[in-house]
Amino acid sequence: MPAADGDARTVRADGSGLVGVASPLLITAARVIVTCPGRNFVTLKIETDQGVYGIGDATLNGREMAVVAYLNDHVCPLLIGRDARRIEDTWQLLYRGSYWRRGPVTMRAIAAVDVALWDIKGKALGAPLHELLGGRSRDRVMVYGHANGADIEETVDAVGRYIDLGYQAIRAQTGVPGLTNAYGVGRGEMHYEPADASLPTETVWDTRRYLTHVPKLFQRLRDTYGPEPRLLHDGHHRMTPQEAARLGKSLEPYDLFWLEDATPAENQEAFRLVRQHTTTPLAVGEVFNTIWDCKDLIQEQLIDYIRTTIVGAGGLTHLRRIADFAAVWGVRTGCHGATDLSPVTLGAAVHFDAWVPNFGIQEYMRHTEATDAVFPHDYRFGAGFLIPGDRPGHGVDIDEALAARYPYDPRQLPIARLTDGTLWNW
Ligand SMILES: O=C(O)[C@@H](O)[C@@H](O)[C@H](O)[C@H](O)CO
Ligand SMILES: [Mg+2]
Repeated sequence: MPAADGDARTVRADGSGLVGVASPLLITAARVIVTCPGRNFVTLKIETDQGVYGIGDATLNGREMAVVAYLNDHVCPLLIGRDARRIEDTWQLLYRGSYWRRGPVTMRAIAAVDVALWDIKGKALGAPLHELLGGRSRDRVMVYGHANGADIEETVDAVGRYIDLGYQAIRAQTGVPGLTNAYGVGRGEMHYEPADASLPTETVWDTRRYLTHVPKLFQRLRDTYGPEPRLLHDGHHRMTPQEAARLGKSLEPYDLFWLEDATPAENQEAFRLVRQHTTTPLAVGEVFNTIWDCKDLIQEQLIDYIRTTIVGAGGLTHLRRIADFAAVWGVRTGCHGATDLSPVTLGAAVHFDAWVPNFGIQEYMRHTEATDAVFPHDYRFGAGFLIPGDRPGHGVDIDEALAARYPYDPRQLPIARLTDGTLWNW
């Protein structure tokens, strides 16, 4: 009697054919792969008894090996023998079951498992992730790139190059006179990798100079390119609430798409002061890892965009919850997408972005060719947008043989000190 179509026994190499999986899909292996094609990435690969596998990103820039140990010693042993179809139960097991909840290491480990299981489910059902989430709300996903320069002129030129590439939204960061390496001013055109040394590079910061300089940049950008381009800026946690309010107010004439991380958001209430003084849209969240980090910011409408990510906030399972909560309060998504989030996260994010009804924008810092070779993927860039593929799952894979050629290379993020030596927010 031939197996009925869709029966688990009719599994094909890519996992398709398991439509309406009737039988368990048992996890047989969960392996952590560390690779460094120019920068470090941590990937989890989960394999099942029917040949379907999935991969998830667990990269935590500058603290990668903490997540590797958490996965290898405390998570992977729990997964063997579990039914890969039970994504929610696995998420709850890893979140509630650890007792010690939240935090960037824990939530990145959970995210890697979660995304790998969603990838398996998509492959098993022969469906791309955006179909599993509820189908496309848009055919393409608007992205923004990073334009930067050592001074205003260089930054203005860099923004022009992104416009020529078809970007409709561009983040602009510029050097500050008197400061050597201001945040966001990378070395090179398309790739900005801040984790640049095995021990933290020390930088010097002076908010007062910065506050008087940044408005001049956006004045020049509007004078040069007019009102159309969507311009963004990242304050990178460096201002006090009062300083953030001052900058937001001074940037109002230049109609920014958003001012990001204007002030550290551990104290969510700090944004009440900023919000009182400026209508410049505010974005926060790349360092958050659960809904609890942003619940007040969202329900008090203290922000306009939530930047939490699939890798940083416990995977698709939890990010969906944050996005749905944000939608209740008119807050839109603006997922973080720097180069230290691997193509696995970007691939899953493009599916999420294609579905999420309260979509805002997706950050897109291009990965290097070496990284893209290690992580073949089917998302595509075109004229300022990313387009998700339709391969089952999230559409990203890992070339393990190539990955093995790039061993881990310890790197840390810089630190910042104020001119009087005070350790500050980088
Ligand atoms: O918005 C951004 O892209 C930045 O805040 C990041 O590049 C951040 O500096 C890095 O992800 C830190 O690893
Ligand atoms: Mg940022």
